[in-house]
Amino acid sequence: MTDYGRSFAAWREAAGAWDAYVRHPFVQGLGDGTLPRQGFLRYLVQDYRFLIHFSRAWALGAAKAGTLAEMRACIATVDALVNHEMPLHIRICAEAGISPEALEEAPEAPQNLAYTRYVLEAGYSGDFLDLLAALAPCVLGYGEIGLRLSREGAADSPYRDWIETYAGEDYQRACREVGALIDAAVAARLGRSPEALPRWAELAGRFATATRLEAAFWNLGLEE
Ligand SMILES: Cc1ncc(CO)c(N)n1
Repeated sequence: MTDYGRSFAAWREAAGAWDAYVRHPFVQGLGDGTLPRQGFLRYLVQDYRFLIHFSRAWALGAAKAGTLAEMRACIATVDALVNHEMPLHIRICAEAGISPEALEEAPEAPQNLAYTRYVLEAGYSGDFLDLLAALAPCVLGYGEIGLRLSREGAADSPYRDWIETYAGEDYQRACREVGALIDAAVAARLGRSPEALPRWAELAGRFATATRLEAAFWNLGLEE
């Protein structure tokens, strides 16, 4: 199993929709290669817009951070998203004839609006932990999916490029760092035994809601 820290392990276990997210039919289709290309591209165009808001949310994390170490971790994630993950989207879309301009102009789908604004709102109205709990399923779920599909997916899936981006060492290291950031941020604010606190249940609730929104996001790539 992937080890992205203790908070993630507990929140993941408590999130009812975790399997619906990481074993969604869209994900299975990426792994076995049966996902129609059009659906994948529809997802990718929306995901480009998603990543813009997601990067804003991590930048908000830098503003909400309590220490220089927390600030650095947030900024490293913004860098990974903006400079490493988004170029993949731009390249795959360009290869499929979708220009950077078309990516910029694509209207945002309701699932995308719901998810990204939920995460940003968690950061605006909550504190650093609220924001991290809402961000965690996105980062770490893709890490888990990437690793599983890399091992179990079809060797000739046309989505190998996508899979290996998330299974790759750069992304996996980022996941371990985010997991460690969350555990350290929780310990600094809630102490060594946070599980019994009402605050812990709130954070687990944020994680579970973001997980449901992730599962709904995949549907963008399946609807006609
Ligand atoms: C919807 C979504 N969640 C997570 C990631 C991983 O960064 C992504 N690219 N898109």
